Amino acid sequence: MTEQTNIKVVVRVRPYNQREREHNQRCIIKVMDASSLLFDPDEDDDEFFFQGAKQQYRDISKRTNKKLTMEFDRVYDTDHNNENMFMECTAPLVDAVLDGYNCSVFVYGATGAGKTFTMLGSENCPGLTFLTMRDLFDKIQEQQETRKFDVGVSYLEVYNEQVMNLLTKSGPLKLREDANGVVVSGLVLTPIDSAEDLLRMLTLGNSHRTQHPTDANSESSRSHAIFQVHIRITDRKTGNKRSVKLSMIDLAGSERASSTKGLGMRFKEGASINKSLLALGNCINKLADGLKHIPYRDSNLTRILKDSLGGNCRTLMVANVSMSSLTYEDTYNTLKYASRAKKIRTVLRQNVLKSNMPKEFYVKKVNELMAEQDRLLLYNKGLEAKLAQLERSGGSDNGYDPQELKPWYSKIDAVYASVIKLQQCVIGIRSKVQSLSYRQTLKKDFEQLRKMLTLDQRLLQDDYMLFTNYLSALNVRNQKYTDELPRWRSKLEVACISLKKLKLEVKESKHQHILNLYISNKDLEVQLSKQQINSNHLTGINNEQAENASLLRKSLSMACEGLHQLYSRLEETQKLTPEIQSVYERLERRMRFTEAETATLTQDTDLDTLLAEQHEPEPLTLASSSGRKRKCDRRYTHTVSNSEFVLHLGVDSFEDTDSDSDLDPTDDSQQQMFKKPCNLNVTQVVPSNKSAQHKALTATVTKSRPINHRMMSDMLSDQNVAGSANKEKLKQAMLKSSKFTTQGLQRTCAAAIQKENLKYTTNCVRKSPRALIAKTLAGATATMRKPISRLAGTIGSGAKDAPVVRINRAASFRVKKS
Ligand SMILES: Nc1ncnc2c1ncn2[C@@H]1O[C@H](COP(=O)(O)OP(=O)(O)OP(=O)(O)O)[C@@H](O)[C@H]1O
Repeated sequence: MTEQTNIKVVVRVRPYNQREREHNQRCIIKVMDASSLLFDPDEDDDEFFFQGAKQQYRDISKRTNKKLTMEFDRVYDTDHNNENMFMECTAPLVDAVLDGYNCSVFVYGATGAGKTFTMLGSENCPGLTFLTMRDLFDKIQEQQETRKFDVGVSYLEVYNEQVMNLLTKSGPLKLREDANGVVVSGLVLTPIDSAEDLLRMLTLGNSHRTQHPTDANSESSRSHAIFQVHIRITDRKTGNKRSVKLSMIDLAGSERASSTKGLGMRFKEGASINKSLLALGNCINKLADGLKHIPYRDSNLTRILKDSLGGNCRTLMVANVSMSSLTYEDTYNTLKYASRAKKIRTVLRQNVLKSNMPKEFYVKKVNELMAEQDRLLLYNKGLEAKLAQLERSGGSDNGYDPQELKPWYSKIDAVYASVIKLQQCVIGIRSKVQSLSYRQTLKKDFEQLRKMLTLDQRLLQDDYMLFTNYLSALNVRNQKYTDELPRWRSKLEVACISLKKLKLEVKESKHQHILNLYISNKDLEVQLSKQQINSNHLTGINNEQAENASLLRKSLSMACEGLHQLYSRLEETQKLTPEIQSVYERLERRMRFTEAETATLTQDTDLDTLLAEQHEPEPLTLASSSGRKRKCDRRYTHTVSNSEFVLHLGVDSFEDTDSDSDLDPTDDSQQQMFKKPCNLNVTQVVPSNKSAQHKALTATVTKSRPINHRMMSDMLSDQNVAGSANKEKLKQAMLKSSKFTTQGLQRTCAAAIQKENLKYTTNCVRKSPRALIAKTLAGATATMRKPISRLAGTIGSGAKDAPVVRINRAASFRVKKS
């Protein structure tokens, strides 16, 4: 059972095309399981050689791979076809449409990523539109007796913000708003009676679509195509009418303008495409956040789709990507767009995993599964209680006769027992296959290392025999399970069909209310058992990994010890060659503590922030120095705690480590997080004239919160303040400032200084804090010693003989190079 959300996001990875195969490129997407992928994984084929032998580890001078694990509702690897996607993604939408929900399917991605292939397909492999429509017509036929359906279609194109009718090749059409929402002026629906009619319409419309060749695709679609089926459903019995809409939207390519090498018209085209995609993304994000105001009016695309997004509309977004590194940026952007669209996560999935995943992935999965299992158990208990209550009041209140229900219960129990058992077999077998393959991979990896190490050729051969025997035994077992799998799968399918039939019978029965509850309970049992197997599977893999890691750790530490002794001996006897020295140094470098490891700390910080956000909506009260209570909002509290963090660590905890250039400039939250000052990594002597100082001041001290944290941290650094007592005093003074604005800081510093020099009055501090600081510092007061005068330089002293030096920020900031 999945949590119901109206937006479902799936990713489809397409295989390499001719161009990609010809280039020296690598695979940047590894599909890990049915719902997650690893973007930019480590390269398997990244070779370097040691003493003529190929090593398994890659060159350390290379850029670190992102290795981002991303989760979606579903991830389709290259071996899935349109039919699979239809079954899982759009067939349920057809049912929803006939139940009265508007539904929309979007395909999103860079040019050539496979959007049109997914949506329209080819003659031999029809796309989602055709398959979905055929299913829709089949279901309409089935329901003709009870309901009447009037079906009409429209096929629109939004090109450069102009709306054209693809069926009549006319336009541009105007959009206007009336009581029913946004209406396309002059649009007449074309009635259709069959899926074949519809296919004809699609072909006609496609022939009118705006296409231009780009570098990435010779038949690139440069417009958004919106195919909509409008259905009016009339209940033959009651005469009730209802109108619904199914929209299939093939969006234009989302690539960066530079990648299409567009100039003139093409550039305008690209800009317009990006504008509307951005508007669509914003609408989807806001809907996912449950916000009230949705900016539909930002583009014609979102205006037309107003009633096909949000509300009671079910939305499916298919993000198409290529697995080739040639499309690295576009793929990354598409995945980010898709994951932002999917802020509300569904949790429950059937996972049988592929091997070679990072350990954290398994740990995370196990935790997720366990949490989900707890939730299901709780829900199950609730249902059981409800059922018991219904049964108790059965005879009297609800007219249920427990005797009549008993045979139903036995029947349901029997069918479910068989489903659960078969499910255990199928998932269990798949788990076994995966685990065995994984073990093989680990063993092979280890054997490689052993081969490199062993000197005695005979021993090596003997061991190799043992190893190959072991591998072939694993292979035999693996094959046995693989062969078994189809048989159990078909048994499970049969059991599922019986279950479906049983559910239909229950629907017809007079006890359907109570029986449906019972069935929900049983469904949960199925899910729970599935969770249990998945959880066991993941724990098994995790243990295997831990065992292997321990073996590797022990071996590596012995190897390091031996190597070190050898190196020292060679050095002493002056037999150390430059080659050996270089290899030793490379190994040392590889084993150094890396920035990637530091990044995991940053992730923890993110998590902590998230946890804090979950907890404290209410304003907190802090005691001010005068004993008065002061209300402050969460931001304030955050500021204080984080500044302390900065104080203790003396590092730039607010800096992003990696991908700032990839950040979406439209994402406010990101901007807040990562806004940083420019030109701060240089030490300069600033000219002492006032305007130049002012510039220095604006460059150094901006109003952004993180910068002020840093500023405060800098102010309190050992360079500036000697002695912990002084540091503490100044820190306390600064913390009293509710906002660390430039002026606020000047004032609080001035006040701190004044405290030590009583000849300055409060008024004097308030009126001219800068001059006061300058004067005080020029006088080199007893308590705040020389280093603090640097502070005056930073803040912009006007005093003649005050040294004017900006703090060297390079020491404490890591500024991203663009
Ligand atoms: N899953 C897939 N399997 C096999 N071939 C595919 C797949 N997806 C796409 N292709 C092929 O890749 C090429 C480009 O695909 P397609 O035209 O669908 O891209 P697109 O995203 O619609 O591009 P544009 O936005 O430029 O129209 C086509 O030749 C198509 O046949």
